[in-house]
Amino acid sequence: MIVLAGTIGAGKSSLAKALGEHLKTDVFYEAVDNNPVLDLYYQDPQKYAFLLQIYFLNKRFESIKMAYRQDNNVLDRSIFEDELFLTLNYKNGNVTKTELEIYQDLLANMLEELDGMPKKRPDLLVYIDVSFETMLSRIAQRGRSFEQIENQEGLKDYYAQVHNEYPDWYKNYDISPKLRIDGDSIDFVNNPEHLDEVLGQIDDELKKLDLL
Ligand SMILES: Nc1ncnc2c1ncn2[C@@H]1O[C@H](COP(=O)(O)OP(=O)(O)O)[C@@H](O)[C@H]1O
Ligand SMILES: Nc1nc2c(ncn2[C@H]2C[C@H](O)[C@@H](COP(=O)(O)O)O2)c(=O)[nH]1
Repeated sequence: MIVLAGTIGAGKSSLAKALGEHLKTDVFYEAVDNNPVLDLYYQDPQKYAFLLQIYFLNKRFESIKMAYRQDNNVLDRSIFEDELFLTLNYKNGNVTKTELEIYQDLLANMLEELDGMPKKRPDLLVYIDVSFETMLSRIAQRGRSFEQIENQEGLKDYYAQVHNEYPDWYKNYDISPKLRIDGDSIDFVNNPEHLDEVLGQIDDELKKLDLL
């Protein structure tokens, strides 16, 4: 099981799709397209931050349960990143201390459940590292209206906060082996040679782990 990690717009879904095709495995995507809370969150983070966290946590757990039962698959964003968003929303006053504690309890409880599953943790976490400028240009390029910085005051600052949290998050991540991909200089979306290079890096890592 491979999980993709990285800031918003880093390229997780794109690489997850390519990896799924390359390894001929299922891909479990993040619950974005039919998410009934995501656009509401961007309109009013204070009102919807907690509900959005619960929504994502529930959906991610659903995917993980299916994914952990199979031998091979790719997951678009790890459950281990959820707390990054939660604590940021707490710092920004969008989540109360009580909500933070209830969520952390629930998350710990859910993570404990994973310990009882055939596969307890990912085999490899692939972190796509991008600069803040790249993050902004990819969000703009993808074009989801509620994510556009022109549409909402303060959104660029929030993106900067999310972006700033990632280096330490990745440094401290120790649940599974991990691999960093340079998402700035490698265009695995439009350049087939770059895609081969990234897939080669991941294959090499899987071979080192005796998984390929
Ligand atoms: N390495 C890359 N080079 C060029 N464009 C990319 C790259 N990664 C992603 N993109 C583009 O950036 C946008 C966001 O990518 P996406 O895969 O949705 O990111 P994420 O799932 O991390 O939010 C999409 O329009 C995608 O085509
Ligand atoms: N507040 C939170 N927002 C989240 C969380 N997980 C994802 N998201 C948002 C960020 C993007 O707008 C969108 C999809 O994420 P991508 O990184 O795939 O673009 O959902 C979360 O836990 N909290």
